[in-house]
Amino acid sequence: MGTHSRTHFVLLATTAYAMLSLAWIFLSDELLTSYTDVSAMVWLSTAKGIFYVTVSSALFFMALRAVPDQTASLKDAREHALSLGSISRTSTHWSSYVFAVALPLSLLMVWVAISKTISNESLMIMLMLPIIISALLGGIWPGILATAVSAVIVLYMALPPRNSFVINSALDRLQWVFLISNGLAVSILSDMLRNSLSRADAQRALLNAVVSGTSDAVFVKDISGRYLLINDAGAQVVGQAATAIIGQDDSSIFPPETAQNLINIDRAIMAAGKTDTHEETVTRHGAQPMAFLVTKGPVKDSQGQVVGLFGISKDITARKQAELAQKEAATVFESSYEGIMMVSPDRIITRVNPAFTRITGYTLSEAQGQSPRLLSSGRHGPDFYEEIWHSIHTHGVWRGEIFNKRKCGEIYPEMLSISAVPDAQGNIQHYIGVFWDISQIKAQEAALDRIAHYDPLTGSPNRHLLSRRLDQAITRANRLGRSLAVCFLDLDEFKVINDKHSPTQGDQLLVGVAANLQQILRADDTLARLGGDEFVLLLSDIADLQECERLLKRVLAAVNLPVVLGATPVSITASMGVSLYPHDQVDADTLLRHADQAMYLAKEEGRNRFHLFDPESNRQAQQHRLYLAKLHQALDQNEFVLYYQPKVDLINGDIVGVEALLRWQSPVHGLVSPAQFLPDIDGSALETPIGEWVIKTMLKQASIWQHQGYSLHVSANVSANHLLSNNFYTQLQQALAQQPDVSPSHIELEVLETAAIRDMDMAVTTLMRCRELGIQFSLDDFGTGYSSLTYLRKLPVNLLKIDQSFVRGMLDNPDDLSIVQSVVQLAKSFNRGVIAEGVETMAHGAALVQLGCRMAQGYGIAKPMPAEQFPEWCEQWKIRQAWCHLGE
Ligand SMILES: Nc1nc2c(ncn2[C@@H]2O[C@H](COP(=O)(O)OP(=O)(O)OP(=O)(O)O)[C@@H](O)[C@H]2O)c(=O)[nH]1
Repeated sequence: MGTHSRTHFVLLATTAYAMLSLAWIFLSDELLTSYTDVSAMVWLSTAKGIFYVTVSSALFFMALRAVPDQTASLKDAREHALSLGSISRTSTHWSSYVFAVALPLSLLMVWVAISKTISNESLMIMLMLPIIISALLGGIWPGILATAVSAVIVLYMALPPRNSFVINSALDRLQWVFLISNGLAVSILSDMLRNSLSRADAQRALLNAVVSGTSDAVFVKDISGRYLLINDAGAQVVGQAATAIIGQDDSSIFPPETAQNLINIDRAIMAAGKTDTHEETVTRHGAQPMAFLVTKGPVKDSQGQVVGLFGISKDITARKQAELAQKEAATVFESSYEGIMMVSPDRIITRVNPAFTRITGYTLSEAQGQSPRLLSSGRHGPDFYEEIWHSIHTHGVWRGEIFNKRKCGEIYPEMLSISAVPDAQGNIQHYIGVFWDISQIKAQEAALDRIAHYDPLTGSPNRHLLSRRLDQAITRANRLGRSLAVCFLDLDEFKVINDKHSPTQGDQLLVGVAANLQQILRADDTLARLGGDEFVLLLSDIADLQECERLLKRVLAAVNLPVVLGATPVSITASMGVSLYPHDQVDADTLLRHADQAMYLAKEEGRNRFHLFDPESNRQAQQHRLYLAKLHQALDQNEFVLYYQPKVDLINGDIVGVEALLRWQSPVHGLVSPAQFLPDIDGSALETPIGEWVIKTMLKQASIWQHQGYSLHVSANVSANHLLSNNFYTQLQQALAQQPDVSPSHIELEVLETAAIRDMDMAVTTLMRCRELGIQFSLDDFGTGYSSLTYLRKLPVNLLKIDQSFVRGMLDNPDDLSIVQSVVQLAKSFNRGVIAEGVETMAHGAALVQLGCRMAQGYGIAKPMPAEQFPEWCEQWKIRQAWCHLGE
C-alpha cells in the first residue's frame, strides 16, 4: 500500500471512530437523563465510562498491533510474507478471550446499574454488540465464548424466573435460542471475513516482498504511461526516488529519444494486449546507455479492458558488454595476422587460429591435442625451454625470438610471446602463445648487415667490420699476451691494369687477389677491403717478428699469383705497411694509420715489399712536426730577428759589409740559435716563407742604414730549396721594389747547401735573372760538399766564402791550410772574390792576408749583433788599430 492511500485509510478510520464515540457519548447521556434516581445515574455513568474505556483500549491495542515494524529488514518482510502465505488461518491471541468474557459482563453491569429498566429483549439485542466485537477482533472462538457468556447472563439474570437456569416462556426460550444462533452465525461469518482479509494481506505481503526484493526493475504504468508503481531497483535505474517517479511519465524522466522509444513499445504492447519479452536500450541523462531484458504486458480491469502496463526489466548491460568483448576477441583471434595458440595447463594445444595454420602449416585438427613440441626446431636445448617456462611461472609472460619448424620441415625464426591466463583464484586456465614469422625481417637484417659490414665486390669485411675486429684482436692480444700485425696492402700500379684491360677486369683482379689472400690466411685472421686497391690484413697471434715476416712474404707471394682476366693471366704486386701491436702500443685507428704510413714508405722504397712501422722514428717525426708548428707560429707572431755580423777588409780595416743571421727570440726559451731550429726548417714547407722574411727584413735594415749614412753590402743566406722555389725571382723583385732607396748592388745573397741543388739549370737561370736586377751572389760554405767545383764553374756567383771549419783549423792543420790556399787560388783563377769566415784571432787574419784573402768575418772581428748595436760597434772598430794594419 502506498503512503498516500495508507494516510487516507488512517484518516477514514480515525473519523469513523470519532463519530461512533461521539454518538455513544451523546446517546448514552441522553439515556441517563431519563433516570431520576441519582445513585442509579452515578452507577450507570460509571458503567458507561468503564464500557467505553474497555472498547477504546481494545481498539487501541488492535491498532498498535497493526503498525508495521519500521526496522524489519527486507528478509524479515519476505519471511513474514511467506509465513502469512503458508498459514491461511489467523491465530487468536489470549486477550481476545478476555475481551469475549469482559465485554458481555460489562454490559451486564450496565444493565444491573440501570435497575433493569431495559427489557429482556433489548438486553439480548444489546448483548449482540460484545458478540460481534469479540468475533470481529478475535475470530470464531472468542465470538462463541462471548455468545456463551451472553447466553448464560440472559438465562440466569434476565429471563424469568430470574437467578435460575430455567426458561418458562416459550417466547423467551425462542429469543434465547435466537441469541445463541445469532452469536454463532456472527462468529462464523466474522471468522470467514477475518480469514479472507488475512489471506489477501498475506498475498499482498508476498507480492510486495517479491517486488521490493528483486534486483529487476518492476513497474506499473497507467494507460497514459504515468508510473503507478515502481520498485527500488527500478528507481535506481531511473536515478530518482521511487516516490518522485510515481505520477511521472517516461518523457519527463528520460532523454527524448529513449523516452519516445519506450512510449512506442508500451503503446504497441497495450494495443496488442499481449505480454512480450524483448531487449531495450535506456540512456539516462548524462550516462552511458544501459541494456535491459524486459517483459512487458497489459494490466486489465475486471471487464478485460487494458488500463495500464506492467514491466519487469533485467539489467543485462554487463552481459552485453561481455558478449561484445567476447565477440571482438573472437574476431581478433580469427582475423589476427599473428599466429595464436591456446595451450591447456597440462601443455596440450587446445585452439589455434587461421594465422597459426598459415605460418606453421598445421590445421586446427592437426594441432589440437598435440604438445607445443610439435613445432620444436631442435635448435634450442632443454635449458632454453626451461628458462621460458620459468619466466612464465615467475612473471606470467615470456617474450623472445625462437626457431620453430613448419609442417614441411622448414625451420624459421619467429617472435613469440607466451602469457599465462589465470582464473579468479589465480589458477592457470590456459597459456596463450602469440607469434609471427620474422624470417623476412631476419633476411633483411642479414642483407643490411652485409651491406654495412662487407665489401660488395670481394665479399671481404669492410672498414667498419675491420675496425670492430681490430678492437677485438687488441683485447685478445692484451689478454693472451700475444702480438698482432696490421698489414696495410696497396696493389702496385693497379691503375695500369684498369687502363690496359678495363675496370671490369680490374674488378676481377681485385676479386682474384682477395681470393688468393684468403687461401693463405689462418682462421683467426681477417682480410678486409677498404676500397679501390687497398686491403688490410689483420694477422693475430703473432709469436715473433720472424713469424710475422714469414707471413708477410707469403702474402706478397699470394698477391703475385696470376689471375686470369679474360684469357690472359695477369700478375700484380703489392706494397705493404705493417704495424705490430703491442710493439706499437696505440689504439686501433692509430695502428691502422701507422700501417698506412709504412705502406707509403714501402712504395717509396720500390714497391713489391713490406715496410715495418718504427714507433721510435715516428715519435721523432712527430716531435719534428710539433716543432715545425711552433716555428710556424713564431713566424706568424714575428718572433724571428736578424743579427748582423760585420765583414771587414783585413788590409785597410774597412767595414765592407754585414751578414744577416737568423735568430729566434722565443718568449719561452729566450734567444734560440739557428743550429737548434734550422735543421727542422730545412726541407719543410716553412723554408721558403722564412727565407722570404729574412730577405725582406734585411732589405728594410739596409734601407735604415742607408739613411743613417752607412754604405754597406748587406748579405743574407738563401737555401737551395728557397732559391729553386717557383717565385723566388718575383718575390725578390717585389721586396726590392718595397725598398727603392736600397741599391741592389749592395745586396748579396749567399747560396747555401749547393750540394742540395737538384736542378742546376733552374738555379743558373734564377741567379742570372737576379743578377740582372743588380744582386750579387756568393757561394757559402765553399770547400764543403763534393761537387763544389762543378757549381763554381756553372753558377754565376761573384764571391766564394771559405767555410769556417777550414779557417778555424788552418793554423794547426796543414790540410785545412791547403784547402784555404786552394780556394783562394781557385777564386783568383775563376776571377771571383773570396772571403773567409770563422776568423777568431788576429793570427787567422794575418795568415789569410798572407794567402791573398783580404776579406774576413768571424768572432775575432765581431760576433753577430742586433742592428741597433751596429753603429756603436763601428765606432769601436775604428779605434782597434791592430786589425787595420794587418796588411802592412
Ligand atoms: N677496377 C677498379 N678500379 C678501382 C676501384 N676503385 C678504385 N679503382 C682504381 O684503382 C686505382 C688505384 O690507384 P692507386 O692505388 O692510387 O695507384 P696505383 O695505380 O695502384 O699505383 P700505386 O698505388 O702508387 O702503386 C685508381 O685508378 C682507381 O680509379 C674499383 O672498385 N675497381
